[in-house]
Amino acid sequence: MKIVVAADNAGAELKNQLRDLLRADERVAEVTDLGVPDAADERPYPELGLAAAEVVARGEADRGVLVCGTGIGVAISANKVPGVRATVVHDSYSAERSVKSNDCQIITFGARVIGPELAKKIVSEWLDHRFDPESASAGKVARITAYEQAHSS
Ligand SMILES: O=C[C@H](O)[C@H](O)COP(=O)(O)O
Repeated sequence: MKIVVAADNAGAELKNQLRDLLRADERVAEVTDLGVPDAADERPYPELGLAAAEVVARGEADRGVLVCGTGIGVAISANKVPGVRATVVHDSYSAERSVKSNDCQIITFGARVIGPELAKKIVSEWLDHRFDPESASAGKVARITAYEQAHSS
């Protein structure tokens, strides 16, 4: 599995911890870090969220982990990229259902909301979750995709 990570200055420190966790995990083949490297880099969250989602949309990464202050800004940004589904997850059940119910490729965290140890546990569990295209959830996700395709220019 290939994973892209990114964060704004509020999320850089947590993103770096999650990146290192992912790089040490044998289930992960490759981790691409789009930055920001540290809190001194003031590129705004939409720049990072959009860039990471585009990497997923192009198929260069299977999944993404994004961090900002709340997780909200990077999630909203990522969801603007056609074909990408992203959501904030601060608990393990939501992280599981983001994959199994919603086929989200991207999860996001708020570094001002969640502690690093819980975020790391959620990410580690999330690596094992898979969407079942034969499940009852698949048709619901397809409705979102159909809307997106019908309204894209
Ligand atoms: O959703 C936005 C993020 O939390 C970001 O890190 C902080 O944004 P703000 O500076 O506009 O509050």
